[in-house]
Amino acid sequence: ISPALKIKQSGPGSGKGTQCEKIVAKYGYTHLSSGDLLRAEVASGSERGKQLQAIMQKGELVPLDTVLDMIKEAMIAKADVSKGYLIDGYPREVKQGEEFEKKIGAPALLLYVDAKAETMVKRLMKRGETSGRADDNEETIKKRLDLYYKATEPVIAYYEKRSIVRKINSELPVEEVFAIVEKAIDELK
Ligand SMILES: Nc1ncnc2c1ncn2[C@H]1C[C@H](O)[C@@H](COP(=O)(O)OP(=O)(O)OP(=O)(O)O)O1
Ligand SMILES: Nc1ncnc2c1ncn2[C@H]1C[C@H](O)[C@@H](COP(=O)(O)O)O1
Ligand SMILES: [Mg+2]
Repeated sequence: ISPALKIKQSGPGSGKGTQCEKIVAKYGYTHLSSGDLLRAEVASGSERGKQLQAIMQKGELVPLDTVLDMIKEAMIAKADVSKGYLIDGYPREVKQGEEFEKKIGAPALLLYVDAKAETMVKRLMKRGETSGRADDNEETIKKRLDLYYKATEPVIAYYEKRSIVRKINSELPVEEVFAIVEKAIDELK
């Protein structure tokens, strides 16, 4: 498996998925969102999906092994055709980053898509009007944000030591955010 180009798990609603779509359109990377993989399992109606749904609805993290196995399987499935991987929503805690490196490899870049808590809440509440996501509601958004600041933000410091973190101001309009993202990716080449 070639090194993964990761988008860091910035806060919920910061705009990771939005920027990933644009990165895929321009650079052709394989986008793997841990949240999307988990929601696909929920949609399958499996017993495991039912357990995952209950965890996600509470705004909690699913067990590390479950999510890492899913990402690894999805990477292997695309290994022949992938130009590089764009991983969205992982790692969400330092331990996840450590295990990723043991089982898969080291990332080349971490895009830290940064927005204020107030902005993230507003975006998620608006998205919740149409998304159908069980976790786009006030109560779960609050829990996801609390968990983000407690468990996920320390991941940035873990990777900053290696100078692979690029902080992206996601308060700006989508196209302006993408211009910063492009610069960070192009500097890699
Ligand atoms: N720069 C932006 N300006 C205004 N709205 C934005 C911007 N980026 C994204 N949005 C909108 C699109 C969505 O309706 C909402 C959340 O964006 P999205 O890309 O889905 O976030 P995300 O992938 O980080 O959230 P999650 O962690 O919940 O999956 O905000
Ligand atoms: N990397 C992950 N570890 C644990 N749980 C995860 C991970 N990625 C997604 N999840 C669960 C918990 C999240 O609240 C939901 C939605 O993810 P999102 O990236 O916001 O779509 O899934
Ligand atoms: Mg997303």
